[in-house]
Amino acid sequence: YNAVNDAGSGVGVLGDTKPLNTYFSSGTYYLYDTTKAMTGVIETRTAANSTSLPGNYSVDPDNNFNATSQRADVDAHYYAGVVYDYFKNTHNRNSFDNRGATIRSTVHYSRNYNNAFWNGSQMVYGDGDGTTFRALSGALDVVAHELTHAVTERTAGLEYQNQSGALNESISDTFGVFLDKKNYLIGEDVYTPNKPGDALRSLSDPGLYGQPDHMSKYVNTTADNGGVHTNSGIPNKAAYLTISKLGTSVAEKIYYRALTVYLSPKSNFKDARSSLLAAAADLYGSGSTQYNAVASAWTQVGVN
Ligand SMILES: O=C(NO)[C@]12CC[C@H](CC1)C2
Ligand SMILES: [Ca+2]
Ligand SMILES: [Zn+2]
Repeated sequence: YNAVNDAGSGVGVLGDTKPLNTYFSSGTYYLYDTTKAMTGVIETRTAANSTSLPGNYSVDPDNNFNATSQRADVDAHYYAGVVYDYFKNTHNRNSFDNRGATIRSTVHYSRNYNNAFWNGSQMVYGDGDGTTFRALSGALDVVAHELTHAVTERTAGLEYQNQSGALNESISDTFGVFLDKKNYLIGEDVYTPNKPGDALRSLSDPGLYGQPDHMSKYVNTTADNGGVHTNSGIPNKAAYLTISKLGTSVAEKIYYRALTVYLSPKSNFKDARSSLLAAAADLYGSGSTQYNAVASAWTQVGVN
């Protein structure tokens, strides 16, 4: 007797309890959520500290995923659902492919692994080493960041190098802020667990964490695919200026339309400015308050 079970519960990375959509089969509960799309599901698996993907389903005998070893699994599953709901409810997008693709996440990847990534097919999260990071699925902005890489890959296809790559990174950080509205920081919930108040990146003040916030400070380098995690500070600052002026509900419509209608694989920062202006013009009119706010933001970061 197979049953969809939304009476599951779990304890996340930060020790918080949350409801889980699970699947019951032959006496076992699975992190397998069929309550979302009519087609795909949201499934969470564990690599059990190996590097073999996708790993086995995360399971529990009583539908209460409250073991310490299950915390990363709980948050990967729960936050994937939150991000699915966001793209469906806010942008009418059904999963990253807009056709209800299954969202698959694997946690406990490798050992002391201080990273998370979308590998072209699925989400992968490390546990962190407990000093630089704790389990990376414990942050909604990180999960949103990674799943937005999947959306970008299926839409604009921004090449992951130089300016288009920094834009790719910035789009992921920007949607991270659209989901995790409590601040303009990225990674703060899982970064340096023993050091309160810091973050991986700041959109409001990229310089706080060594990123440029103006075109005049663009870093020419071959490292990190042309500094994609460094130069993203420039479009990130423009995003902060736009969101703080227009609010999330207006800004996210402009960004989503730019991403899905105007941006393309080789788009650079100037193309981002024109794509966002075109989207703002479509939605609110050329010369509108919204349009002018976007123009002002990009002028302030030196992209005209
Ligand atoms: O920026 C990133 N990936 O492109 C990060 C690095 C640490 C968090 C998980 C993945 C954000
Ligand atoms: Ca955040
Ligand atoms: Zn990224």
